[in-house]
Amino acid sequence: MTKVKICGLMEPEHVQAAVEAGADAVGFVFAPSRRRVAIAQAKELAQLVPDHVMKIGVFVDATQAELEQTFRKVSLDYIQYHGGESAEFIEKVGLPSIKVLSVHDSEDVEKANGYETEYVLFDTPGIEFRGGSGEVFDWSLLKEVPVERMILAGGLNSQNVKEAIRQVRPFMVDVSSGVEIDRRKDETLIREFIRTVKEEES
Ligand SMILES: O=C(O)c1ccccc1N[C@@H]1O[C@H](COP(=O)(O)O)[C@@H](O)[C@H]1O
Repeated sequence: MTKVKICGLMEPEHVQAAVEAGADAVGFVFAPSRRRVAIAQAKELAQLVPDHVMKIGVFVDATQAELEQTFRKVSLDYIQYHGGESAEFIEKVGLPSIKVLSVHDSEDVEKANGYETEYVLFDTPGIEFRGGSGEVFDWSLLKEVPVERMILAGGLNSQNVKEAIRQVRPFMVDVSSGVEIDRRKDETLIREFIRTVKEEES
């Protein structure tokens, strides 16, 4: 069954809605973004998340010290490397990880082979920030990627996620903008997105 991650959470009621609706993962953004959270804020939000739901921290070119400190203080399960981090750097940090590849063309997809991270997340190249643009990329570029490691992001919403799952068959789908109204998370959209993903499987 395809797993679901709700990313860019900033408010307790949105974390609770995601958990209650059956999210498999929640994401907190520590990178430059309008969705950025402070460590203390994320720590409070993380306390609302049960153990079976993965807590993922999104970073862009953070230092090893920043990563280690945030991972520990917030009790994260995974680091999402959303910048230009090298495979050597990620290996040196040594924390459970997801490498993000921004997909312009098939060469970007092939870069996945150079990373020994637990998961590889394919996203649309960022516009204002490194991610969270709400734009879709060409899913057909992912045809050759083994699904076990693959997370699909970029412009997903309740209208297109079933088609995305049918075409790509990812391990997990990841949404941020698609569950927002006026740039703020919306509980109804969060629940609808999770329900839609789960319906696709039943
Ligand atoms: O959400 C952000 O603001 C953000 C900032 C910097 C790096 C990554 C960010 N978000 C990630 O973007 C993707 C997809 O988002 P969307 O659904 O297209 O809005 C997701 O992986 C977020 O973790």
